Amino acid sequence: MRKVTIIGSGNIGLALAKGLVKSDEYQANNITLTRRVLQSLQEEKELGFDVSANNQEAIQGAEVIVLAILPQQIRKVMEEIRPALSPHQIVVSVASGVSCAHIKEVLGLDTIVVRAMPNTAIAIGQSMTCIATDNANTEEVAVVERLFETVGSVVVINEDLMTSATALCACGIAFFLRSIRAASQGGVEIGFHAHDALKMAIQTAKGAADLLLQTNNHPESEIDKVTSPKGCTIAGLNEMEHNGFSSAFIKGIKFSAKQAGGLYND
Ligand SMILES: NC(=O)C1=CN([C@@H]2O[C@H](COP(=O)(O)OP(=O)(O)OC[C@H]3O[C@@H](n4cnc5c(N)ncnc54)[C@H](O)[C@@H]3O)[C@@H](O)[C@H]2O)C=CC1
Ligand SMILES: O=C(O)[C@@H]1CCC=N1
Repeated sequence: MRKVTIIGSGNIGLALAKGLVKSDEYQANNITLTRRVLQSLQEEKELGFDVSANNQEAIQGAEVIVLAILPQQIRKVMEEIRPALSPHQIVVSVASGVSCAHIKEVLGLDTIVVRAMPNTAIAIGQSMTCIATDNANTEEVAVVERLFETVGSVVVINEDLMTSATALCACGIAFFLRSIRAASQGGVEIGFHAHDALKMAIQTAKGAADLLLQTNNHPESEIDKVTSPKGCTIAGLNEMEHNGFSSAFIKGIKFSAKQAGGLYND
């Protein structure tokens, strides 16, 4: 079984670890998780993960090393692991705004580097993950593609689109979650108890996403089927647009993309 080390067991590192095990393609004992304070990984240790506070030891024997560290902390961690890296190991960074060139500048120009941008639905095998590289060969990219395909969908993109992918997919899941919350709040105002309103909003959002996934139709063609002439749907949609719904969403994604590019302190 392939061995994976995840350096940085915070939100996305742990979500990845859980998703990999849930997929049945990986066993917990083939995944090493690191964190500065080992006690914080007690629960993961009990689940069978190999846990460590020593990043250099943790990467020994790993085929893939995932850097799930904040952009502001990643340079220090890379400097720490550099002496322990083996040439064949694939370094996958999920850090926002940290380029392959930045990583190779610290780890060495020959290091095999692939950037990945998943989202938190990776914990349940439903991530949209974008991957990019400037030096990994086809086989090495395929290893990373397979890893992330066990926990969702993967698109290989040019590295210059990574910050855009961050905004649309990684931050994007929060934008859709907020829209579900807003829908449920509207539901409460029109008469439902909060937990019923939330359940209704969640299933309606899931239905909308599945409809597009399964039919390959454009959202507007599905919207046209809902909007009866002079009906209540077009009235609601237009009221939302008069209040800037699409514009707010687009502006939010553009602003996130701008922020995502500037998180790494050289
Ligand atoms: N949270 C998300 O949905 C996504 C985050 N990312 C990227 O993933 C990275 C991590 O983000 P989060 O998980 O949200 O942050 P986080 O703060 O939850 O996780 C970072 C983890 O790294 C650990 N850490 C710090 N220094 C360490 C060291 N020297 N050795 C071992 N562990 C150390 C911290 O204890 C923490 O648990 C960021 O670069 C972010 O841009 C990418 C995609 C999605
Ligand atoms: O908010 C952030 O900076 C990270 C990167 C993408 C999702 N979470």
